[in-house]
Amino acid sequence: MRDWDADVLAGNKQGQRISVVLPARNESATVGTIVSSIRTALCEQTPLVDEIVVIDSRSTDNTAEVAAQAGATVYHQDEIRPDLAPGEGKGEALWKSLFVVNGDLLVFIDADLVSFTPDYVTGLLGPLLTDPDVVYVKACYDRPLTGAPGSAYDGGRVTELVARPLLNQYWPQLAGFVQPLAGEYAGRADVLRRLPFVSHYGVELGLLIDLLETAGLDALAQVDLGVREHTHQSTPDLGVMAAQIHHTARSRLLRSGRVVETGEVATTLVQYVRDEAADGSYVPYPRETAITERPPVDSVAEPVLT
Ligand SMILES: O=c1ccn([C@@H]2O[C@H](COP(=O)(O)OP(=O)(O)O)[C@@H](O)[C@H]2O)c(=O)[nH]1
Ligand SMILES: O=C(O)[C@@H](COP(=O)(O)O)O[C@H]1O[C@H](CO)[C@@H](O)[C@H](O)[C@H]1O
Repeated sequence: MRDWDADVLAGNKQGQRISVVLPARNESATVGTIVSSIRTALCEQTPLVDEIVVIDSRSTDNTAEVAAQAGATVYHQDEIRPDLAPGEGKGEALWKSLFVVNGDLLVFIDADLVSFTPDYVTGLLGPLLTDPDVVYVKACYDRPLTGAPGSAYDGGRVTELVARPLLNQYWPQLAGFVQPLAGEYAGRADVLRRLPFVSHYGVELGLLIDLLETAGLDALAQVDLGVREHTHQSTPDLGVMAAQIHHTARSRLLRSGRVVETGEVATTLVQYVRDEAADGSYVPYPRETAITERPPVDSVAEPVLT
């Protein structure tokens, strides 16, 4: 990312507007620092970024207030296109962002990062502002799970245990992406508006596979952002994410005809917890893992004004 100088990139915008989008659900502890860092470095000091948008994804904390105070334009996920039935999860937040952003180039940054620097944004924009054939840029980085030495590759648990094996088995052309599930990526808005968005945590895998099939591998780039640290979910919660990744991969295999539907696939994931009310015995803890898919934004009819 040190190859891309913000002032040089700002001089290379060629009239293109740039939006940074942060999907945020209960990220009040981190979203303000990220937004302020982008605003100061890449809006005020260097006029590279034109808008910073935070999609408040049904937060129950004061994420929206913190983000607005830091200078972001905040939208509540369900208040965007309320005429449409509400959707779920991170994929919904990102899909809804496409209805409100003004950028020709979009940069997506998770709002739970604790190691963010503005270089993440310039690194992701570099290929888009210097190579017209590139339509999508994915971050790669070390992902330490803890601060412990040597843990650089312990993070990205669903990536290492689910997404990378699936991609190598079924989409080996994508095996070169070091972090296929990275939440930091950038793309051309007109391309992203023509893609479906998978709900929940299937969104990144769905976009990567769909971009391979529609834009081709040569239109996809990857930039090394060094290290990425973020707040981590629990292993059981990542079990739900893993199931959503499996469902997403299966949906793409079915769509391409490489797999045929031979029967129902369950979407309930039964996990187990000890329940002190049951003398400490294990009790089942069913989790819903179904995914849905939003159509390309460009195919969605304008709202009917009443
Ligand atoms: O329903 C959701 C779930 C997640 N997120 C955001 O998406 C990003 C990545 O989610 P999370 O941190 O839960 O995933 P992880 O990085 O742990 O895999 C974060 O900014 C979340 O606040 C969101 O906007 N809506
Ligand atoms: O890469 C992964 O395995 C998961 C979990 O990461 P950690 O094991 O908590 O470091 O994190 C990513 O996956 C999500 C699903 O694609 C993305 O939405 C997140 O942005 C990304 O952090």
